[in-house]
Amino acid sequence: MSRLRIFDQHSPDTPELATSDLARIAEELAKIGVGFEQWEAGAPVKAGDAPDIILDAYKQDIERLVAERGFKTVDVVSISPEHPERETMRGKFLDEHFHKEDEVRFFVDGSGLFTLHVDEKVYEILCEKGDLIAVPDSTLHWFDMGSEPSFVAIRFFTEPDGWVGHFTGTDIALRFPRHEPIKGDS
Ligand SMILES: CSCCC(=O)/C(O)=C/O
Ligand SMILES: [Fe+2]
Ligand code: NI
Repeated sequence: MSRLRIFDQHSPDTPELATSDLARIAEELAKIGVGFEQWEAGAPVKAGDAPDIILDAYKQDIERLVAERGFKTVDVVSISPEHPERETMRGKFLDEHFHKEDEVRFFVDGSGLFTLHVDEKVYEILCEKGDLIAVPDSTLHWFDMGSEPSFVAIRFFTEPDGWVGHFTGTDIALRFPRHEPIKGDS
């Protein structure tokens, strides 16, 4: 189940808000300019399907978003818990960074934990299958795929170089929760 938790930046143990209500998540994130919405596949897709099949299943929403926001490239990334490079791949996103473009990701399958650092607050968003998140250009954040990563995501880029992260050098991400399975979640 998707979830938002909001913390004071100095209190990583005590969220001020925790909700799995999708409308409330979208409402809270909209206050900081972050988009959060749900898409449904036009045809059944599963992890392991070829990128073209996956892109085709979400063609309408992808075309709408590309037309609205001017993305230049759209790709599909997949990782499974058996991936031999999973530790390295996980480590790439674990520290606080930002991008000089919006970070827009759609979760076709699986999950990932985005944590955003905005002013004095920390917004932790557990994205699950069907969630689209759009994080504005220059927003400080980090991302954890977990120790047994499992997701398929569609990524949207406006910059020709694809993924470029600018790291802030802070250790704030070390103090906040990592991506662990939520007890009792199915
Ligand atoms: C879900 S795609 C991988 C995460 C990513 O691209 C990024 O920049 C995380 O901060
Ligand atoms: Fe990022
Ligand atoms: Ni401080």
